[in-house]
Amino acid sequence: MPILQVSHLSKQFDLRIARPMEVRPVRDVSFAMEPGQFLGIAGPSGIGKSTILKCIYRTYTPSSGSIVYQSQLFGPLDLAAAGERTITHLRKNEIGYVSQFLRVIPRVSATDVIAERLLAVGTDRQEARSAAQTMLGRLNISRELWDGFPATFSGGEQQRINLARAFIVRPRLMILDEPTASLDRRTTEAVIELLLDMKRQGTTMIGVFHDWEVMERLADRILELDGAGSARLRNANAATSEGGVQHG
Ligand SMILES: Nc1ncnc2c1ncn2[C@@H]1O[C@H](COP(=O)(O)OP(=O)(O)OP(=O)(O)O)[C@@H](O)[C@H]1O
Repeated sequence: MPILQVSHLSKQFDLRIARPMEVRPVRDVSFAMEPGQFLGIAGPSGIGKSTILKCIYRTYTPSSGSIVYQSQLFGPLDLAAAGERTITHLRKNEIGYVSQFLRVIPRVSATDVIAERLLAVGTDRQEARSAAQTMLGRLNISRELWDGFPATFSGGEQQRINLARAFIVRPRLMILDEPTASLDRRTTEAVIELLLDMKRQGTTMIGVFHDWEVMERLADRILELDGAGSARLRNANAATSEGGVQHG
Protein backbone atom coordinates (compact mmCIF):
# COMPACT_ATOMS: atom_id res chain seq x y z
CA MET A 1 0.00 0.00 0.00
CA PRO A 2 1.46 3.42 -0.88
CA ILE A 3 2.55 5.56 2.06
CA LEU A 4 1.75 8.64 -0.02
CA GLN A 5 -0.78 8.91 -2.81
CA VAL A 6 -1.00 12.27 -4.55
CA SER A 7 -4.04 12.51 -6.82
CA HIS A 8 -4.91 15.33 -9.23
CA LEU A 9 -2.99 17.87 -7.18
CA SER A 10 -3.28 21.48 -8.34
CA LYS A 11 -2.13 24.71 -6.78
CA GLN A 12 -2.79 28.17 -8.05
CA PHE A 13 -1.81 31.52 -6.62
CA ASP A 14 -4.03 34.53 -7.10
CA LEU A 15 -1.85 37.57 -7.40
CA ARG A 16 -3.14 41.10 -7.16
CA ILE A 17 -0.18 43.30 -7.89
CA ALA A 18 -1.04 45.70 -10.71
CA ARG A 19 -4.06 43.69 -11.85
CA PRO A 20 -5.46 40.36 -10.67
CA MET A 21 -3.66 37.41 -12.22
CA GLU A 22 -3.36 33.70 -11.65
CA VAL A 23 -0.21 31.59 -11.37
CA ARG A 24 -0.85 27.86 -11.74
CA PRO A 25 2.48 26.10 -11.30
CA VAL A 26 0.99 22.73 -10.31
CA ARG A 27 -1.77 21.32 -12.50
CA ASP A 28 -3.34 17.90 -12.01
CA VAL A 29 -0.25 16.04 -10.75
CA SER A 30 -0.67 12.42 -9.59
CA PHE A 31 1.89 9.95 -8.25
CA ALA A 32 2.25 7.35 -5.51
CA MET A 33 5.15 6.44 -3.23
CA GLU A 34 5.76 3.09 -1.56
CA PRO A 35 7.24 2.99 1.97
CA GLY A 36 11.00 3.40 1.97
CA GLN A 37 11.11 4.85 -1.52
CA PHE A 38 13.11 7.93 -2.51
CA LEU A 39 11.39 10.05 -5.14
CA GLY A 40 13.23 12.92 -6.80
CA ILE A 41 11.36 15.74 -8.53
CA ALA A 42 13.03 17.31 -11.55
CA GLY A 43 12.14 20.05 -13.99
CA PRO A 44 13.02 23.59 -15.01
CA SER A 45 13.09 26.51 -12.59
CA GLY A 46 9.64 27.84 -11.70
CA ILE A 47 7.78 24.72 -12.86
CA GLY A 48 6.37 24.03 -9.38
CA LYS A 49 8.74 21.53 -7.72
CA SER A 50 8.91 23.36 -4.37
CA THR A 51 5.20 24.07 -4.54
CA ILE A 52 4.46 20.32 -4.67
CA LEU A 53 6.69 19.75 -1.61
CA LYS A 54 5.04 22.64 0.25
CA CYS A 55 1.59 21.23 -0.51
CA ILE A 56 2.63 17.87 0.99
CA TYR A 57 4.02 19.59 4.11
CA ARG A 58 0.93 21.83 4.02
CA THR A 59 2.86 25.07 4.03
CA TYR A 60 0.48 25.65 1.10
CA THR A 61 -3.08 24.40 1.00
CA PRO A 62 -3.67 22.71 -2.36
CA SER A 63 -6.30 24.31 -4.61
CA SER A 64 -7.65 20.87 -5.51
CA GLY A 65 -6.75 17.20 -5.39
CA SER A 66 -5.82 14.95 -2.49
CA ILE A 67 -2.62 13.86 -0.73
CA VAL A 68 -3.38 10.67 1.16
CA TYR A 69 -0.70 9.82 3.72
CA GLN A 70 -0.66 6.59 5.76
CA SER A 71 -0.03 7.99 9.21
CA GLN A 72 1.33 5.75 11.95
CA LEU A 73 -0.96 7.36 14.50
CA PHE A 74 -4.02 8.41 12.52
CA GLY A 75 -4.13 5.83 9.69
CA PRO A 76 -4.88 7.11 6.17
CA LEU A 77 -5.60 10.81 6.03
CA ASP A 78 -5.76 13.50 3.37
CA LEU A 79 -3.06 16.09 4.08
CA ALA A 80 -4.85 18.52 1.75
CA ALA A 81 -7.85 18.58 4.07
CA ALA A 82 -6.49 17.63 7.53
CA GLY A 83 -7.02 20.03 10.44
CA GLU A 84 -4.24 22.26 11.75
CA ARG A 85 -3.79 20.26 14.97
CA THR A 86 -3.34 17.03 13.03
CA ILE A 87 -0.78 18.73 10.77
CA THR A 88 1.11 20.11 13.78
CA HIS A 89 1.22 16.65 15.33
CA LEU A 90 2.46 15.07 12.09
CA ARG A 91 5.18 17.70 11.71
CA LYS A 92 6.39 17.01 15.22
CA ASN A 93 6.34 13.22 14.97
CA GLU A 94 6.13 11.84 11.45
CA ILE A 95 6.82 14.28 8.64
CA GLY A 96 10.06 16.26 8.35
CA TYR A 97 10.85 19.11 5.99
CA VAL A 98 14.15 20.69 5.21
CA SER A 99 14.86 23.57 2.89
CA GLN A 100 17.96 25.66 2.40
CA PHE A 101 16.66 28.38 4.70
CA LEU A 102 17.03 28.22 8.47
CA ARG A 103 14.56 30.12 10.59
CA VAL A 104 17.09 31.03 13.24
CA ILE A 105 15.97 31.19 16.84
CA PRO A 106 18.02 33.91 18.53
CA ARG A 107 20.15 33.10 21.59
CA VAL A 108 19.71 29.35 21.49
CA SER A 109 22.91 27.36 21.03
CA ALA A 110 23.42 25.04 18.06
CA THR A 111 23.24 22.00 20.37
CA ASP A 112 20.00 23.14 21.98
CA VAL A 113 18.35 24.15 18.69
CA ILE A 114 18.76 20.54 17.57
CA ALA A 115 18.15 18.88 20.96
CA GLU A 116 14.87 20.74 21.37
CA ARG A 117 13.33 18.64 18.58
CA LEU A 118 13.97 15.52 20.68
CA LEU A 119 12.85 17.17 23.93
CA ALA A 120 9.53 17.92 22.21
CA VAL A 121 8.95 14.19 21.71
CA GLY A 122 9.87 13.29 25.28
CA THR A 123 13.60 12.46 25.10
CA ASP A 124 15.60 13.10 28.26
CA ARG A 125 17.65 16.34 28.12
CA GLN A 126 21.09 14.77 28.54
CA GLU A 127 20.36 12.16 25.88
CA ALA A 128 18.90 14.79 23.53
CA ARG A 129 22.00 17.01 23.81
CA SER A 130 24.32 14.09 23.31
CA ALA A 131 22.43 12.93 20.19
CA ALA A 132 22.46 16.54 18.91
CA GLN A 133 26.25 16.72 19.26
CA THR A 134 26.73 13.39 17.53
CA MET A 135 24.68 14.78 14.64
CA LEU A 136 26.70 18.04 14.61
CA GLY A 137 29.87 15.93 14.38
CA ARG A 138 28.47 13.86 11.51
CA LEU A 139 27.69 17.05 9.62
CA ASN A 140 31.24 18.39 10.11
CA ILE A 141 30.30 21.28 12.36
CA SER A 142 33.42 22.10 14.32
CA ARG A 143 33.29 21.59 18.07
CA GLU A 144 33.85 25.30 18.90
CA LEU A 145 30.50 26.09 17.29
CA TRP A 146 28.41 23.61 19.26
CA ASP A 147 27.66 26.19 21.97
CA GLY A 148 27.55 29.12 19.52
CA PHE A 149 24.41 30.81 18.21
CA PRO A 150 23.43 29.72 14.68
CA ALA A 151 22.36 33.31 13.87
CA THR A 152 26.07 34.16 13.60
CA PHE A 153 26.98 31.09 11.49
CA SER A 154 27.83 31.06 7.79
CA GLY A 155 25.17 30.09 5.24
CA GLY A 156 26.56 26.56 4.88
CA GLU A 157 26.82 26.10 8.65
CA GLN A 158 23.22 27.27 9.13
CA GLN A 159 22.17 24.85 6.44
CA ARG A 160 23.78 21.99 8.35
CA ILE A 161 21.98 23.03 11.56
CA ASN A 162 18.78 22.92 9.55
CA LEU A 163 19.56 19.42 8.32
CA ALA A 164 20.52 18.25 11.81
CA ARG A 165 17.20 19.53 13.20
CA ALA A 166 15.30 17.65 10.54
CA PHE A 167 17.30 14.40 10.69
CA ILE A 168 17.54 14.08 14.48
CA VAL A 169 13.93 12.94 14.91
CA ARG A 170 14.14 10.38 12.10
CA PRO A 171 10.75 11.18 10.54
CA ARG A 172 8.84 8.50 8.58
CA LEU A 173 8.41 10.84 5.63
CA MET A 174 11.13 13.33 4.82
CA ILE A 175 10.59 16.23 2.43
CA LEU A 176 13.81 17.73 1.08
CA ASP A 177 13.92 21.03 -0.83
CA GLU A 178 17.44 21.51 -2.18
CA PRO A 179 19.07 20.35 1.08
CA THR A 180 22.60 20.36 -0.33
CA ALA A 181 22.47 23.83 -1.95
CA SER A 182 25.30 25.98 -0.52
CA LEU A 183 27.23 22.99 0.89
CA ASP A 184 30.78 22.11 -0.08
CA ARG A 185 31.66 18.72 -1.56
CA ARG A 186 32.74 17.14 1.74
CA THR A 187 29.57 18.16 3.60
CA THR A 188 27.40 17.19 0.63
CA GLU A 189 28.95 13.71 0.88
CA ALA A 190 28.16 13.61 4.63
CA VAL A 191 24.55 14.59 3.90
CA ILE A 192 24.26 11.94 1.17
CA GLU A 193 25.57 9.33 3.63
CA LEU A 194 23.02 10.41 6.25
CA LEU A 195 20.19 10.25 3.72
CA LEU A 196 21.30 6.81 2.52
CA ASP A 197 21.41 5.70 6.17
CA MET A 198 17.87 6.92 6.73
CA LYS A 199 16.80 5.21 3.55
CA ARG A 200 18.30 1.90 4.74
CA GLN A 201 16.28 2.32 7.92
CA GLY A 202 13.09 2.66 5.92
CA THR A 203 12.46 6.43 5.80
CA THR A 204 10.39 7.47 2.78
CA MET A 205 11.81 10.56 1.08
CA ILE A 206 10.77 13.03 -1.58
CA GLY A 207 13.10 15.76 -2.70
CA VAL A 208 14.33 18.37 -5.12
CA PHE A 209 18.08 18.64 -5.74
CA HIS A 210 19.84 21.24 -7.85
CA ASP A 211 22.69 18.77 -8.35
CA TRP A 212 21.62 16.07 -10.79
CA GLU A 213 24.39 13.72 -9.70
CA VAL A 214 23.22 13.87 -6.05
CA MET A 215 19.65 13.16 -7.15
CA GLU A 216 20.70 10.17 -9.26
CA ARG A 217 22.61 8.70 -6.33
CA LEU A 218 19.68 8.97 -3.95
CA ALA A 219 16.47 8.60 -5.91
CA ASP A 220 14.77 5.32 -6.84
CA ARG A 221 12.35 7.12 -9.09
CA ILE A 222 12.16 10.56 -10.62
CA LEU A 223 9.07 12.64 -11.35
CA GLU A 224 9.92 14.86 -14.30
CA LEU A 225 7.84 17.97 -14.79
CA ASP A 226 8.07 19.87 -18.06
CA GLY A 227 6.86 23.18 -19.38
CA ALA A 228 4.43 21.53 -21.79
CA GLY A 229 2.34 20.47 -18.79
CA SER A 230 3.23 16.82 -18.41
CA ALA A 231 4.65 14.88 -15.48
CA ARG A 232 6.50 11.66 -16.20
CA LEU A 233 7.53 9.11 -13.61
CA ARG A 234 10.61 7.03 -14.37
CA ASN A 235 13.06 4.81 -12.56
CA ALA A 236 16.26 6.61 -11.67
CA ASN A 237 19.22 5.61 -13.84
CA ALA A 238 16.82 4.05 -16.35
CA ALA A 239 15.73 5.61 -19.58
CA THR A 240 12.41 3.79 -19.75
CA SER A 241 9.23 5.54 -18.69
CA GLU A 242 7.20 3.76 -16.03
CA GLY A 243 3.94 5.23 -17.07
CA GLY A 244 2.78 8.75 -17.52
CA VAL A 245 0.75 11.10 -15.46
CA GLN A 246 -0.68 14.20 -16.97
CA HIS A 247 -0.86 17.65 -15.62
CA GLY A 248 -2.42 20.50 -17.55
N1 LIG B 1 3.53 31.96 -2.31
C1 LIG B 1 3.51 32.19 -3.63
N2 LIG B 1 2.79 33.22 -4.14
C2 LIG B 1 2.75 33.44 -5.47
N3 LIG B 1 3.40 32.70 -6.39
C3 LIG B 1 4.14 31.67 -5.93
C4 LIG B 1 4.24 31.35 -4.54
N4 LIG B 1 5.04 30.26 -4.41
C5 LIG B 1 5.42 29.92 -5.64
N5 LIG B 1 4.87 30.76 -6.56
C6 LIG B 1 5.08 30.72 -8.01
O1 LIG B 1 4.86 29.39 -8.46
C7 LIG B 1 5.81 29.06 -9.47
C8 LIG B 1 6.54 27.80 -9.08
O2 LIG B 1 7.40 28.06 -7.99
P1 LIG B 1 8.27 26.90 -7.32
O3 LIG B 1 9.10 27.53 -6.26
O4 LIG B 1 7.38 25.78 -6.95
O5 LIG B 1 9.17 26.45 -8.55
P2 LIG B 1 10.41 25.44 -8.61
O6 LIG B 1 10.13 24.49 -9.72
O7 LIG B 1 10.66 24.85 -7.27
O8 LIG B 1 11.57 26.43 -9.04
P3 LIG B 1 13.16 26.50 -8.68
O9 LIG B 1 13.78 25.29 -9.32
O10 LIG B 1 13.59 27.75 -9.31
O11 LIG B 1 13.27 26.50 -7.19
C9 LIG B 1 6.71 30.26 -9.65
O12 LIG B 1 6.24 30.99 -10.77
C10 LIG B 1 6.51 31.05 -8.37
O13 LIG B 1 6.66 32.41 -8.60
